[in-house]
Amino acid sequence: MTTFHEKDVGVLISEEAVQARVKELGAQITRDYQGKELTLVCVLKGSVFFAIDLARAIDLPLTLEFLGVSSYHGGTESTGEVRITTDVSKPMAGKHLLIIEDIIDTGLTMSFLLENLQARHPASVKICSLLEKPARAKTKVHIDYKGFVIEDKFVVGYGLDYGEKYRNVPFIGIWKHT
Ligand SMILES: O=P(O)(O)OC[C@H]1O[C@H](OP(=O)(O)OP(=O)(O)O)[C@H](O)[C@@H]1O
Ligand code: HPA
Repeated sequence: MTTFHEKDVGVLISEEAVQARVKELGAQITRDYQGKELTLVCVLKGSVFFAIDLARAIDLPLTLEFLGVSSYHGGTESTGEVRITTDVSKPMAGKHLLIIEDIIDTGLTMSFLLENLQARHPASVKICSLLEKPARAKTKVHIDYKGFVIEDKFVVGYGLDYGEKYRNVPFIGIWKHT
């Protein structure tokens, strides 16, 4: 059977490998945040698939917040200008925050987010990213929980888009046309 994305997207990391890694990260986060009130700050839109699967793999009474930022505006290159499109719904002061991202590429989005969230006086801020693409880093970001390190290719699927599409591809795929 053919799928809508077959001619555009090749498999980089299979659905099974993604799901297995998400479970490992969930177990690690469960151990590390014992006794703490954990808030997952899910960065819209790309991290939603990862964040929801990860939340289910964490055995703690966590809370979920959603923060929308955008800098790629549907293309394959960062504009370098990060904008908040939707803010979190509660004050972040005194909370243990874990920022959930699908990918850290240039690192510009995460640098912006760290600065923005730290200014709200949380108890702690850590970073969990499913993917890291170190070849394109423009600023160094320490990733506390990392799924996979990938090569310098534009990727789609499992939340990642090209032109707002392909987020619902169930694996991490390589966009064939760049
Ligand atoms: O490290 P960087 O080069 O800053 O890239 C990473 C960011 O780019 C993507 O978001 P995007 O701006 O495309 O918005 P989206 O999540 O709505 O797709 C991704 O979800 C990260 O938030
Ligand atoms: O490789 C990527 N794919 C989709 N969105 C992205 N945002 C930063 N890097 C990427």
